[in-house]
Amino acid sequence: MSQTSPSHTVFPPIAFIGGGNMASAIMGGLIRQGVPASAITVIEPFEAARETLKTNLGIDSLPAATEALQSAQLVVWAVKPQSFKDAAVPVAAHTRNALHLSVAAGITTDSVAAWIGTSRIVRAMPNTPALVGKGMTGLFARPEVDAAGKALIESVIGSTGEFTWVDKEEHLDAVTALSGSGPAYVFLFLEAMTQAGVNMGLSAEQSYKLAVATFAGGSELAARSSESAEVLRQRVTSKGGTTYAAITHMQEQKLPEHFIEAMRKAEARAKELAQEFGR
Ligand SMILES: NC(=O)C1=CN([C@@H]2O[C@H](COP(=O)(O)OP(=O)(O)OC[C@H]3O[C@@H](n4cnc5c(N)ncnc54)[C@H](OP(=O)(O)O)[C@@H]3O)[C@@H](O)[C@H]2O)C=CC1
Ligand SMILES: O=C(O)[C@@H]1CCC=N1
Repeated sequence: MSQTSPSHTVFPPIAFIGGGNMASAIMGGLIRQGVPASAITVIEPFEAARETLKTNLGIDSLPAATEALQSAQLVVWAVKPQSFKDAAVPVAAHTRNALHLSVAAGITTDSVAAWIGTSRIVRAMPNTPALVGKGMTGLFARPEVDAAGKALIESVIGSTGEFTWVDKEEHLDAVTALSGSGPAYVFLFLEAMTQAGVNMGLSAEQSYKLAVATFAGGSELAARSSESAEVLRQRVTSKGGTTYAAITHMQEQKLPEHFIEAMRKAEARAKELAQEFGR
């Protein structure tokens, strides 16, 4: 199931713990939906990050947890996995009646529940295209989250793009390896394709433009087509032609196998983060 949110949602007061990259992407989505900056409370100790929030989104943030958090009906946790436990200590006492949404990679909802003293938790794995409303987020809800809570989460996350619910929490580690980290794989391919274009005599600017448009066009074609990626690939690959030469080399070098193995490493790292920084 993949959806976006209805546009008529009324959002309650929302607090963010951590105001970095991912928090900013979600706050940007909320503001695009018409949520006033004054309805968002942010706890962010890093002064430069607070200034960025003010400049980019018009949001005032606080350097440390205060009673202001008590008005929040939804608390979004967007701190690094290694900071989560410490960040929870001053926040927990103010937010036990709120619904909680964690975007931290690897950290299980069992750990979060132990730290914040409530089990009304949804765990999410978004990605940075949320910054431009093209995010993809995996969601998992604990049984204590009711339909209204899930609907609120869908509205918040839907403001950043698409989402899909998973039934098993462990599947969020796979989502992390795929779409959470995935934009970085796309950017790595863009870098390599751009470099290849430059090596063949194109300007860096033109080469990058060609590579970005090719990713966007290929993704759009796949999204709109009823045919599989394999069939779409075969349509580009004329027997004995240029694509055949490139794809044959990639397959001989076991590029797909290496890619699949790399994503396994990402999934394994998510599980390690749970061990290292969970309760
Ligand atoms: N970036 C991505 O593509 C994705 C990230 N995530 C997850 O999102 C979370 C945040 O990542 P990201 O936004 O990239 O990280 P950032 O470092 O950009 O943001 C985290 C922010 O939290 C602040 N912080 C640290 N300690 C506290 C505290 N005690 N209270 C409040 N804020 C605190 C940090 O400040 P300081 O710098 O001073 O420590 C930092 O500004 C991570 O758990 C990550 O796994 C999930 C999906 C994708
Ligand atoms: O690299 C990370 O750990 C985070 C989670 C997914 C994307 N960035």
